[in-house]
Amino acid sequence: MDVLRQPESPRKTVQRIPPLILSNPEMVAKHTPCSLHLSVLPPELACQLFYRMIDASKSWKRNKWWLFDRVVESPHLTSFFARKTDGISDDESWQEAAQFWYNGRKTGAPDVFPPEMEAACNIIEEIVNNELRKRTHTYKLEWGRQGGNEPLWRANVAASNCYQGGKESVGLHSDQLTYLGPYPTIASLSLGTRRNFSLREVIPTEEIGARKAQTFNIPLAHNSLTIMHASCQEKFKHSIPPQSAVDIFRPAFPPKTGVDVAMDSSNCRINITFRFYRPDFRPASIPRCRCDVPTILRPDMKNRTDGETDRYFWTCYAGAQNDGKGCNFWKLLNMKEEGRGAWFNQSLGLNPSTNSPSNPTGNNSHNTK
Ligand SMILES: O=C(O)CCC(=O)C(=O)O
Ligand SMILES: [Fe+2]
Repeated sequence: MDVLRQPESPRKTVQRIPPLILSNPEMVAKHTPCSLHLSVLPPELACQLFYRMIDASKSWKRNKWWLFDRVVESPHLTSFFARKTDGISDDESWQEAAQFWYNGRKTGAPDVFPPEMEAACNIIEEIVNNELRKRTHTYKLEWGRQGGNEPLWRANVAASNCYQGGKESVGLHSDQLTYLGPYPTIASLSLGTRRNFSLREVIPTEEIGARKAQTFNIPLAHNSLTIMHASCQEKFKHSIPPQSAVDIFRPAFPPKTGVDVAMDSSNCRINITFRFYRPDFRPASIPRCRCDVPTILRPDMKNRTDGETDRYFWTCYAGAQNDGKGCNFWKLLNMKEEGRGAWFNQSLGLNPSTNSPSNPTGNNSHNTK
């Protein structure tokens, strides 16, 4: 009978690890590549921005895209804003140039930051740059301290989400890096009712038998800022899971006149992710696939190595809109050949380490069609 017995698996059984609630900034910093900052905006500004977004969300949409053979719809409302300038120069053509593709579809002209968002953004930029100053390690591929020791993170776009009630959610994902480039820093502001932000590490293939992923849940209070630091998008996926009930949010200030908050917003959460679209990842420089649609940039999360030689892929995303039909295009990101990062040469002279004459904003060599 022994002959019929299955040979024992050489793999050790790895224990599942229960989720851990990270209830304060110290715990968040200890377990994740994020930092949590509480009560970041003056209380009245936080309330007015909440009302402004609730009012604006009447015209927001649910994203729709093709997944395999069916159309899926995001279980929350979403919108996209571009700042007046790109934060690097005063060039106001940024607004006009900020024509991006999302889910394989060109977005309409984005809205400009409303005044409350602009005021919040100035405060948040300072918090983020202070955090960056504390960091001792800079990844080779991230947008670093170009031209000196001062970190230069600017929020030139913002994506906003509105979750009404506990059922609305966003599934586990890592953010596309198409315009952010490798190792981005993303600053995520929470307003309104508290929700859990869930983070789960993607275990590299070679460690799968050795350890299990752990889920970390961070309760996000009104007026808190979560900074997803460099490597968060490479190592972790994040989500806002559905929950059976939410606390009632009672703002401390009434809305200003002119802002119409007709709907009951006491069970709503507004999220604004402030992002820095890098000058070396501008829309015209993004490779197009055989469908003639800009590709998207994703990290090779399962085979990441040392933060120096990690791989990123440009992949076809046309299928998200085109009945699920794409072209299977994929191409390794090559920062040097594409003239990005240390090889980015621009007239602003922000990057001291570049010598190569390249023009990533030109619409040519990356088009691999
Ligand atoms: O609502 C949040 O905190 C997360 C939103 C998010 O992950 C996204 O917009 O990519
Ligand atoms: Fe995200």
